[in-house]
Amino acid sequence: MNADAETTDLLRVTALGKRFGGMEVFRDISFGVPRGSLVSLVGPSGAGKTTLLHIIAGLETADSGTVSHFGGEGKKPQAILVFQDYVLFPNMTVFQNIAFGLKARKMSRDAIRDKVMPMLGYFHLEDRRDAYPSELSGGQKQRVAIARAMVLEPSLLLLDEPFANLDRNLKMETALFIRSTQRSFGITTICVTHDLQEALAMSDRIGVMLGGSLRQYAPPLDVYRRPVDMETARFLGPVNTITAPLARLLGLETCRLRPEALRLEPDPDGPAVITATHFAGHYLCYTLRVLDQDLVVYALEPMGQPGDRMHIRVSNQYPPIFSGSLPEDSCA
Ligand SMILES: Nc1ncnc2c1ncn2[C@@H]1O[C@H](COP(=O)(O)OP(=O)(O)OP(=O)(O)O)[C@@H](O)[C@H]1O
Repeated sequence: MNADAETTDLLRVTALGKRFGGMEVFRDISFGVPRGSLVSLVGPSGAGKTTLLHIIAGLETADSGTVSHFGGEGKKPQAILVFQDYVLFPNMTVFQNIAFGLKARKMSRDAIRDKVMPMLGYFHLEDRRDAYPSELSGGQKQRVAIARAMVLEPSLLLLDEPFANLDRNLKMETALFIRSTQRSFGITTICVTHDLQEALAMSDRIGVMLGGSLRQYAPPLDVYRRPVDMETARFLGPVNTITAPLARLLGLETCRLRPEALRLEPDPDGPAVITATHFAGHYLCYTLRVLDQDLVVYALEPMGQPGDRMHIRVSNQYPPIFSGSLPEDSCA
């Protein structure tokens, strides 16, 4: 960690390790969270994301290492954790839920109103102010939970799986809302999530937790386009391995490419055959067989059906994620 980080980081995690009984969850985790930034921790189930968030929140203790927090003034809390299942008070209205922490601080009724009303507006909850949690949609509950935390102006907001209970079509909308809220309020935020697309869209930095360590910690585009190893690359999305015969066919060096680096052109004499296709919403995903290898290619327009032959072009807009001699990795 350099001297600059000391002044810009709100939180610093150093050499953190955690075991539960005989099982090591993670070891030697170090990273800094710059003030005002949004960091997402991603990784497969069981990687230790929630455990790490709980240690940062002070709900769990680490076995080794330190968590240093350089924020929080006066009565403002240092960190607030918003739980995955929101934990709203069922017998309180939306207004009362958001006001709860302010009331606990013995703020006057008028001062509470002055703080809560703008929150209701910002979080699009004005017309639900007198509703009880059981009357709210998942997205509304989520917004109440975040508003209840933000109204206390914590120096650090911790979000545990904020998209877990939301419908697929609400996830990205919520991610972009969290991003704009976090920016408007300038609150440093750490989010733990399974939802990669949302994490990539909203974060300044992504931390990839794999195999008990923090494998990579970098801006989203860097993690996606310049992953540190194949396991990280594959965790972020499909990877095409361009071996020597295929490289000759495509006019490339041996390398690994993301699907978006390849383009399809229907061609009855083309070397590739579509073996599978699925509709992924805003794009189509094709699997092709060429020279005894499988390739994954995305397309915005329908290109063909299984059995159709294709010509494959390489887009120079997307440089390989690895080039030259292929790193050790048997799976294509
Ligand atoms: N209190 C506990 N006692 C014992 N083991 C625990 C405890 N909490 C978590 N674990 C174990 O620690 C490991 C990491 O759990 P954790 O919930 O942090 O992972 P995660 O990455 O957040 O997973 P998920 O994405 O599924 O929520 C898991 O194997 C889990 O079973």
